[in-house]
Amino acid sequence: MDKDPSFLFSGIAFNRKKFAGDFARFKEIKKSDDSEELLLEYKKPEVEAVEKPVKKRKRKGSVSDHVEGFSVFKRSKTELVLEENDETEKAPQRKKGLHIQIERDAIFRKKHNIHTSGSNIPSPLQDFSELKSRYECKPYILRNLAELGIKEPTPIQMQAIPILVSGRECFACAPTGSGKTLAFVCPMLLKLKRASKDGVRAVILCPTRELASQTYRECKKLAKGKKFYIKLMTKQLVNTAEFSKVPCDILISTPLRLKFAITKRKLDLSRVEYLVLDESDKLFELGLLKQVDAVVKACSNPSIIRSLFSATLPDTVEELARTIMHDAVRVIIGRKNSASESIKQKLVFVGSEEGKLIALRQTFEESLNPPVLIFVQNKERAKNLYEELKFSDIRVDVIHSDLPQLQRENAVDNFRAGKTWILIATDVIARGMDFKGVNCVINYDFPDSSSAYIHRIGRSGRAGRRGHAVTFYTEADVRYLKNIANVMKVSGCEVPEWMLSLPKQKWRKHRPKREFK
Ligand SMILES: Nc1ncnc2c1ncn2[C@@H]1O[C@H](COP(=O)(O)OP(=O)(O)OP(=O)(O)O)[C@@H](O)[C@H]1O
Repeated sequence: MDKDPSFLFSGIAFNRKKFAGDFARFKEIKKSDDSEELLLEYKKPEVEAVEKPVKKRKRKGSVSDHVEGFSVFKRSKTELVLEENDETEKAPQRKKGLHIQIERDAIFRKKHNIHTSGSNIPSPLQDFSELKSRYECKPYILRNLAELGIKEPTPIQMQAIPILVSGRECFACAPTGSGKTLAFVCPMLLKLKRASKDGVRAVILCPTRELASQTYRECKKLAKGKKFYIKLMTKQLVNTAEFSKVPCDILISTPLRLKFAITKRKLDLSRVEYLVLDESDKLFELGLLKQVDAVVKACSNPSIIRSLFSATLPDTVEELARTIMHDAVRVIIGRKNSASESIKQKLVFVGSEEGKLIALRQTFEESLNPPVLIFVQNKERAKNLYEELKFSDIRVDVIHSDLPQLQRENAVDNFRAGKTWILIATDVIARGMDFKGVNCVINYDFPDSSSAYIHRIGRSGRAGRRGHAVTFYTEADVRYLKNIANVMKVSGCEVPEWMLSLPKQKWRKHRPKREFK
C-alpha cells in the first residue's frame, strides 16, 4: 500500500489542505497496529460489467443538461437510460420526451427543495401510488403505509426511494424527523421481494442499540403481512447455538455487535445485497470506524447497493463515501447540515454553571409542557442532574450508557408512553430516536459540535410537528456561540447580530468535563 496517507484507497487524491483535520486523523489511524488493513477496506468491490456503461454528463446548472449529447431509451418499466448515439428513427422523439420529463422533474424537485447530483437520476416519486405503477409494489406495503397514517411521501422519500429501487447507490442528507428510515426500508422490502433462507440479504447499521431497536420495529411495521425474516442483533441472538444458520433477510445491528458476530460467530455477510449506514457521519467517527470497516469488508457481494443517510453529512464523510461507492447519487433536502425548520430555537444566557439549575427551575415554573428532553455533556452530569430533580414533583428519568440495557429500554419506553415527563439524557439518544411529540429539548450543557446540536434539537419538531429548543450558555460557552447562532439563522430563527459577528471559533473536541454545581 502507498506509504503516503494523502492517497486513500484506490489512488484517489485527498485534498490535504481542505481536509487537514481528517488527514491528521487518518495519519493517526495509520500509526495504529491494524491501520494498513483499515484503510484498504473502503474499496468498492469491482462490479461486473453487466450493461453498457453510461457516459457521465458534465456538471452544469440546469437539469436539462442531463441529456445534452445523448439519446435515450427505456431500459425497463421503471428506468430511463441515456445512451450516446442512439440513431434509430424514434430517437429524436424519445429525446424530446425525456427533455420534457426532465424539466418536469426539475420543477418538482425545486418545489420540494430536493437537490440532487449524479448521472441519470430517476424521477422523484410524486405519490405512494407510483410504488405500484412504477415498481409493481405488492399491496402489503401500501396497506401498511395507510395503516400507519402515512399518506404522502416526504421529500427524502420522493427521491431516495426511486434511486434505491433502480439499483443505484445513494448518499442522502435530510433534516431530522423527515422520514429517512422509510426512505431506505421501503426500497429494501421492494427489492428483496420475498423471504429466503439463503443467508443475510440486507444489513442496516445504526450507531446505538436504542436506534437499532427502533429501526427494527419500523421495519416490522412496514413488512407486516409478509413473512420476511427481520432480526435485531441482540446479545441473545448472537449467543444462539447455530446462530449463523438462523434465517435472516434483514439484519439490524450496531457496528460492535455485528463485528463480534462476524469475527467470533463466523457470520457470513457475503450475500448481502443492501447495506444501509444510518447516521453515517456518526458511524464514520473514529470510535466506530473500525467496526464499520469490518462490516463493509464482510459485505463482499460485488453487486451490493450501499446507501448512507444522515441529517448531517460533513464534506469529509462525503469525500470518503465517494471513494467507497459506485456511481452514487447525492440527495440533499433543503440546506445541507441544517436544523429542521419546524423547531423554534432559543439561546439563554445563564452566566455560570450555578446559573443553569436556577434557569431550569425557572423555565419549569413558567411553563412545563412535557414531554421534555434535557441533554447534558456526559453520564456523570446526567446522574447528578437526575439527583437534583428526582425529589421534585416532576416525573423525571435518566438515560446514559452506564445503565443496564433493560433500564435503558425502560427509560425510552416510559418516555414514549408519557409516564416520564422529563428525560435527562446524554448524546446516546441524540441520534435518530423518534419520540412522538417532544415539545421541548433543553440543552442544559452546550453541545460539542454543530452536528450534535442539530441532532439533539431534532428530537423535537418531527414529522411536520412544531417543536422548541432552548440552549443554555455560560461565559465559557460564548466562544462557541457563533457556530450555533449560524445554524439557527440558516433555519430561519432570530439571532442577535452580535452573536453572528463573534470571531469564528472551531469546536474543540474533548472539551474539559464540566463540574456539577
Ligand atoms: N411520509 C410520511 N408522512 C408522515 N409521517 C411520516 C412519513 N414518513 C415517516 N413519517 C414519520 O416521521 C417520523 C420521523 O421519521 P424518521 O424517524 O424516519 O426520521 P429521520 O429523518 O430518520 O430522523 P433523524 O434524522 O432524527 O433520524 C416517524 O414517526 C415516522 O413514522
